[in-house]
Amino acid sequence: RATDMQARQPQTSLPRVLVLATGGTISGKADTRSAIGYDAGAVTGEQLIAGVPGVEKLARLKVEQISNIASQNMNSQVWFHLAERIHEAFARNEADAVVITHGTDTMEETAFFLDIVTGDSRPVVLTGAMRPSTAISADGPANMYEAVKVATSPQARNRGVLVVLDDTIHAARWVSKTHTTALETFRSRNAGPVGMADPANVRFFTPPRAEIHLPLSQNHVLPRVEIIYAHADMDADQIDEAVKNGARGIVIAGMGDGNVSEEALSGLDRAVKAGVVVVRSSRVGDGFVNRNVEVDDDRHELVASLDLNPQKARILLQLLLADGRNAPTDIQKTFGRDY
Ligand SMILES: NC(=O)CC[C@H](N)C(=O)O
Repeated sequence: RATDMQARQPQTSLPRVLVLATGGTISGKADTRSAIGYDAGAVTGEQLIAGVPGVEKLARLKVEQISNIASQNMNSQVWFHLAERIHEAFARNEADAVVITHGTDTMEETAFFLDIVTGDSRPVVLTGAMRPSTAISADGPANMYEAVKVATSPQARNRGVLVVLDDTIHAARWVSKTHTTALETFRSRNAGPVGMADPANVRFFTPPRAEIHLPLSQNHVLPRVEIIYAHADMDADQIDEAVKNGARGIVIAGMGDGNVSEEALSGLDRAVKAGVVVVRSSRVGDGFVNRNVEVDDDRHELVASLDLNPQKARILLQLLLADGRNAPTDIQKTFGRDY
């Protein structure tokens, strides 16, 4: 009789996963514009789950639609909404893990934002797709299945926010979209992935890490931080303009090891004098931006982004400024992960 009961209620011991759907190609439908045209965010989270066979055997899923947008429209309002919902769900013990479906364009930014502000050992996993749900060989269902598989793995705890696509598990800090259309677009630059997943197994290559996080600003406003892309023949106009427009921070997507022209560097000096925090990152993609190599960061009072690409450096700087921290030496330490 006990066996009978268990057979009829097999799922009650399964972990509880809260799915927060935000949109993106994983929720996309083909349109008639062209062979590869589609509208991101046309399918709801509920419909998306219904198209993933077997996922109900991994977890008890509860789906909430946070937004339904292509992630080029992702914004800080949705970030705060996601962060607060995650805090609440864990604080009330509503879920053992969270899976977020998201467009791939800015997935690394949302993952990194949540990584900085979420201080919980329970897994938070982002996933998405490169092909819409109606395409031949859509990758969304497999990615969703593996994301839930990773989220419910006991080994996924204490790893910060993870990104799972194409059988690969990435940490939010390192992951970046590196190809416009390929399925294997996500790479963990410098570090490599933290693990691999397939429908049967989850394997991590790295040990869990200590939790570090910054508070979420109460008023839900992030200060203005501009990214300025450096190039040959660069003057300081965009930098001066950013300061005029009220930027509190500037991230330079510098050439090579985070370099800018002499003229641009003079513009950065003016920005720093005006109280703007300037971070040197790189447009290159791989490698670290080191302090005091070709640019004397100490003299110019600049921050080197180390491994953070411009879009992630921007988010960390915004959260620090929102927390009232604006001394370059202090900010430099946080970029080295010493929050
Ligand atoms: N593959 C994708 O998810 C890209 C679709 C869309 N640009 C987005 O980021 O939401």
